[in-house]
Amino acid sequence: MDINNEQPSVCLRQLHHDFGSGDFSKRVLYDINFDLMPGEITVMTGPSGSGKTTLLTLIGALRSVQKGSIRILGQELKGLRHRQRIEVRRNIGFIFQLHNLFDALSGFQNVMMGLELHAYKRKEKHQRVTQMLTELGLSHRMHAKPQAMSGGERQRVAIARALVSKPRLVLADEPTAALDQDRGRQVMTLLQHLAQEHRTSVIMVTHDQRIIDVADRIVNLVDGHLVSNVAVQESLMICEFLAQCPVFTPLSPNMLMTMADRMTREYYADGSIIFRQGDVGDKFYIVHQGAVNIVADEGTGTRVLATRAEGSFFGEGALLTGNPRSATVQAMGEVTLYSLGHKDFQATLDASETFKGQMIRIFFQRQ
Ligand SMILES: Nc1ncnc2c1ncn2[C@@H]1O[C@H](COP(=O)(O)OP(=O)(O)OP(=O)(O)O)[C@@H](O)[C@H]1O
Repeated sequence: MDINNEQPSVCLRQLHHDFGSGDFSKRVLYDINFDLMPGEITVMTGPSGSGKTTLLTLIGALRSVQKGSIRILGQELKGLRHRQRIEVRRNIGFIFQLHNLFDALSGFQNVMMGLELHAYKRKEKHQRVTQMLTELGLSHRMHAKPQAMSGGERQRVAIARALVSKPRLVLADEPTAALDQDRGRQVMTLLQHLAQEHRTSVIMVTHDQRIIDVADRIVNLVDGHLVSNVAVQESLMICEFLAQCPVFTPLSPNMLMTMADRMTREYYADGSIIFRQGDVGDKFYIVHQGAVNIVADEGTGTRVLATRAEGSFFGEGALLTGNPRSATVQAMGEVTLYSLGHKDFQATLDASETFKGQMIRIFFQRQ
């Protein structure tokens, strides 16, 4: 499998959600956009009432999409009928706080329910259920009924039931809430294993710091707005890269990390235009790999003003002056850039007078 060509498992675009109607209508999600790749573990954080559960239930096809788009495993959810949404849910493992275990069934039988709609042979189903319960430390409780189990045991049975079919997407709401340190770690190991071996994507709401530590991506919701979306490994890599660029030496490690968290990686094919002369300036760029040409149209023809290679930056002029772009920037060969939005660039300037002074000095030297 070519992992680089994988499509996102979850793709949210301009998603809004309201509860109630007419005068009683209340918007709880505003313009949510994000992609989740196969094998990625995403943690969703945010204050109580910020919309985390609503978003999780929308992604899980448990509610209908009102405005915007949600694609799950290649399937658009907007406009699906109730029955079609049930189909989508078959590929999703749900770990929600209400365990909904069947009291009349044993732990083993409850987990077996997770394979009910799957076409495995009886023997294989048996093996999978046994293995899953064993991995979660429940081999001795397989035949107990939920009522005879502790809260943590019931939670682990619910987790086993959600994961036994090795779903391609897992949605979890505080999955380790009732578990002690070791059991919480066991659940996380299992999820990491699924993510690595089966490319399962996981989205979980949690405040548990131990889980946040293993996240590949952390998204933060506040009052229904997605206020940050950080790919943890990526942002560490960006931070290391920034630390090697001389222009950023005035920034403290904390400032560098904040800046890295807010940067996005962008790829450009040979010859593609990154921005054009006359455009409104919206981003600042650092060249990560490759090089770009800065080309000005001087009326009588175009002229290459400069080339910016790895570690160098461009796009600061329009942001510093508020004027339109003074030149066009074009990729020479394949290029990877890190970009920072106008507001975040401004925040970085405001955070360090030395950095700001240096940026302004370089900008004038380049004129
Ligand atoms: N069925 C509903 N009808 C009307 N309003 C709702 C409904 N469900 C949730 N809300 C409101 O939507 C907002 C978001 O709720 P949601 O449960 O998604 O937040 P949350 O971030 O998951 O909170 P918590 O961390 O407390 O579980 C809240 O203001 C809540 O009161």
